[in-house]
Amino acid sequence: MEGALTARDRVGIQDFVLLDETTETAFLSNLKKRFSEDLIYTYIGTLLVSVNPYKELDIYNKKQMDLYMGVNFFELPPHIYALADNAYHTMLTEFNNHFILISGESGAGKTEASKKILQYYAVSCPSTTLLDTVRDKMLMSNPVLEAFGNAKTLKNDNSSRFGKYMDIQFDSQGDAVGGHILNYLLEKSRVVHQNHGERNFHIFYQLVQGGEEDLLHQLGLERDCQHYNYLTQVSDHSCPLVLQCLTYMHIHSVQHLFEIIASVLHLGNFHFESNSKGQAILNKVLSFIACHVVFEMLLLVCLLVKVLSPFTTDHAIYARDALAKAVYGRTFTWLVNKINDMNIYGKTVIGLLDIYGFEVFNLNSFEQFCINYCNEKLQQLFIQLTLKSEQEEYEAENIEVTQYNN
Ligand SMILES: Nc1ncnc2c1ncn2[C@@H]1O[C@H](COP(=O)(O)OP(=O)(O)OP(=O)(O)O)[C@@H](O)[C@H]1O
Repeated sequence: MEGALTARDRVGIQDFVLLDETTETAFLSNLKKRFSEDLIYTYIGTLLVSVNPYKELDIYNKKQMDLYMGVNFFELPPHIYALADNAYHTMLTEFNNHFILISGESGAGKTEASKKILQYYAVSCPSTTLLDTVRDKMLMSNPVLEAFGNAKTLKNDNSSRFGKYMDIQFDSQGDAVGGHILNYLLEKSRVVHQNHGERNFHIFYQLVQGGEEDLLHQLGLERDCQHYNYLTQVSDHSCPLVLQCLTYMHIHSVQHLFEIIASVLHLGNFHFESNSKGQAILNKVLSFIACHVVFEMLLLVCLLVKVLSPFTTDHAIYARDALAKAVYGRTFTWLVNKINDMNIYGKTVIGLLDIYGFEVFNLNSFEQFCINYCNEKLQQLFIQLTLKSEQEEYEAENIEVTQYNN
C-alpha cells in the first residue's frame, strides 16, 4: 500500500492525528509543507482538511476516481474522492443515511468540494439510462443555482449567497435514483444593495449583457448595467449556458422567469418625488416602461399606500426595495422547487451540506448574521461529535485526558 504512493505523496504528515506535537504552529507548518507540494488534502482521522489551491490541479479526473473507488479510506493519500467513496460504501454496508458537512470561510472551496463529490458519484455509481437523466439533471442544476444564487464578493468571484443542502438518493442496490435540494437564507438584501466592489446576483448581468436583442426589447431592458440602480458594476458573464441548462431541466417558463428578473431591475429604477403634503408620488415615465412586465396598479398600492394613509418618499423607497427582495426570494425558491420536480425518492441518502461562508467583516446583512450564527452552531455540534465522543472513549478506557469544555 505504501509502495503505491509516490515520494511526493509522503510530504509532511498525511494525518494530523499522527503529528508528534499538538500545537497550532506544528499544525500550520505541516499544512504549509504539504501545500507547497500541491498536496491540498490532509486528514484528521476521518475528517478531511482542504486548502484552496486557487489553480487547477491534475487530481480530479477519471483515473483518480478509479483509483479511489472501493478502496479502504486510509489506504491512499487523502482526497475528497476517498471521503465520498467512504460515505457511499458505509451507507451500503450499514444501510443508513450519511451526511457530509462542508464548512469553512467564504472562498475556502466548499462549493467546489461539493461539485467534486457530485461528479465522483456521477461517475462511480451504477447507472441506467433513466439514472443518467437524473444524474445529468443534478449536475445541470449547479449552473442554474449559481446564476440565481451566487454573486461576486470581495472574497470570492463566485460566492454562494444561499445555504444549500443537497441529498443524493440511492436505492437498495446503491444506484443513485434521485436528488433533492433545500435552499435557505438567500441573501436577498444583495438584490437592492451591494457593498463597494461587490456585485448583484449573476443572473442580472447575464440577462442585461448576454440576453438576445429581442428578449431585451420585450422586457424593456437596455444593454447597459449602469442604467440600473440595483446593478453597480458590469460583469463578463454570458447568458447562453444558463438558458441551455434551464431548458434541459424542463423549466419551460423561462420567458416568465426573465420577466420577473427584469421587473426587479425596473422596480429599482422607480423614483419617488414628494408632493406639497409630503406624500410620495411615483415617476410616471418609469412606471409606464415597466407596466408590461409588472402590474402597475398593484405596484402603486404596494409602493405608495400604507393601509389607507399615503407613504412618504422614504417609506416608498423602503417598500420598493422590500418588494424587489421578496419577488426575487420567491422566484429563487420557485426555481429550486422546479429543479426538485425531478425527484424519485430513494431508500437511503448521502446529504451534502454547504452553508455559505462565514464572514466577520460583512455584517451588513441580516442573512450574513444568521449564516455566521449557523456556522457557529455547526462548529459546536462538530466539536461535540468529534472531540467529546473521543474523550468519552478515552474515559471508558481509563486513559487520562485534558477535558474539553465548550
Ligand atoms: N479544489 C480546487 N481546485 C482549484 N480551485 C479551487 C478549488 N476549490 C476552490 N477553488 C477556487 O476557489 C474559488 C472559490 O471556491 P468556492 O466558490 O468553492 O468557495 P466557497 O467556500 O463555496 O465560498 P462561498 O462561501 O463564498 O460560496 C473557486 O471559484 C475556484 O476558483
